[in-house]
Amino acid sequence: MTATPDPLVLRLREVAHGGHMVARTEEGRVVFVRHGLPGELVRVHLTDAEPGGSFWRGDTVEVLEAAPGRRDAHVWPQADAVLAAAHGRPPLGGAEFGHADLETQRELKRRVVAEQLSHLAGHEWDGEVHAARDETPDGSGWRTRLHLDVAADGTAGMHPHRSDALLPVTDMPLAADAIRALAPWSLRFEGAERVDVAAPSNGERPLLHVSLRQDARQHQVAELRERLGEWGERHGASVTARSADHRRIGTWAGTGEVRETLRPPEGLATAAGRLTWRVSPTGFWQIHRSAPATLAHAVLAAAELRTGDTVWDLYSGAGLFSAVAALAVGDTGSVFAVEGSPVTSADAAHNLSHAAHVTGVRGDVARVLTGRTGGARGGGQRRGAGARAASARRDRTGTPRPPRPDVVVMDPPRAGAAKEVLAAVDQAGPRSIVYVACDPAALGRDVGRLRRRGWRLEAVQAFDLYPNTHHVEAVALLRRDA
Ligand SMILES: C[S@@+](CC[C@H](N)C(=O)[O-])C[C@H]1O[C@@H](n2cnc3c(N)ncnc32)[C@H](O)[C@@H]1O
Repeated sequence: MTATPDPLVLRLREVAHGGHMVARTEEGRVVFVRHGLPGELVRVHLTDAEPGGSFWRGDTVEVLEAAPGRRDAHVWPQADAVLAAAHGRPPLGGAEFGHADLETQRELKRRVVAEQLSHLAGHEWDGEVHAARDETPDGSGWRTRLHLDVAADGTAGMHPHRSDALLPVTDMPLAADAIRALAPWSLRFEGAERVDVAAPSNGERPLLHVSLRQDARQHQVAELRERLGEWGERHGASVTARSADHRRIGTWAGTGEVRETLRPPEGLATAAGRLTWRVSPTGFWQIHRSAPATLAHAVLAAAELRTGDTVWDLYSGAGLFSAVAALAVGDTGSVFAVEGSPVTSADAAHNLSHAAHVTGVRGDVARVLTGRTGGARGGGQRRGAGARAASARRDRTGTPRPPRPDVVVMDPPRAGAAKEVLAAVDQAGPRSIVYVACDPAALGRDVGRLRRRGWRLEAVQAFDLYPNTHHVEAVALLRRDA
């Protein structure tokens, strides 16, 4: 048997879900190749090549024939696979489309969304992937959230794709300017295992959150606290820390949260002229600086809410869509929001406490909708202290029961919604479902399941909220078949 040549020379064919281009070896074996473009002839370093494996994986290390969409220079040199190979190191993960111009990236994403909807939901989609508002020409500067891991010596770094190796970072062009200005990767974090940085898109005070290692020594923590506390004051940044026993979060500088704001979508008004959300250091918030506005507008347009409507906001996060829906339905309507993360649901409780017609429940969506909320992992009311919330139907644990919805908004994590969630939504009989998806495969699968239950896919809008990566966001509107 002849050994597999590495690098292999391969002609790249179609884009596949997950950021790969599909190629075949002369023997017909499928190879999923990153950092290439359809049509290109490239040399591929195999990163995963089990002799008996049904497919292999690899990275482009040299381009022999470039496709027209290839950029002259990668948006993030440390994530450039060709440059990395020339220096004998792996590329950092997180910008696997950064070698292509934005138009080409969006075309690849369009094909993936269309393919997943056709294959998994039997729906032929002919839409396009829209750029986020105010996108930069090279799709940089959008990440308002960034996470770094910390090596034992205190150096912060990032990982290559599918690797545990931690490599130092010298810059991160996808990060918002406020994060780049802080350059958290240049700090040392002895005693910590992870760092999360958040910079609100309104330019308000950013926050750096360190998660201390379980074995952090007292003197390390004291030194880190003093140094980062002083650094935070100097840079106008808040600094928080999760204790080594994971039980407490301390504030070392500034405040213990960030504040995100949004002008209410057209036609809706607030006394303050803007909507405000508190987001805790480990709480969920959309990452692209324009994502909250882009998605809130798209959800609202698809939902066509009427005064007095009842809305479910499933997987509500800190209450982005709940707050907008609460304005749209007015106080003769109601919003029933469900969020599973204790931290994020506490943020939602805080953010929605002013709205008496919002009922919030902390718990697993499937459990809350099916009424299986008993036991330690069960739900609990976390917000909506007003009259309507107080009078909501409750189960034997005191958790509010979902009211009959007119519209269901659901924004599940990457894995999509559980089958029983889709069944419960279907059985609740809303007039429409607005499904927000960050994974086209999960969207295709769940839309397929809903179609088999008699729902019709009316529209899908896709947004490029993760430029220079393969990720894409979509908002789908489903209505009951007549
Ligand atoms: C994609 S985020 C959407 C959040 C929100 N719609 C927004 O745009 O800010 C998904 C949220 O679902 C929550 N979540 C994940 N799995 C859940 C589950 N099984 N039950 C309840 N919430 C869940 C996560 O904590 C996260 O806040």
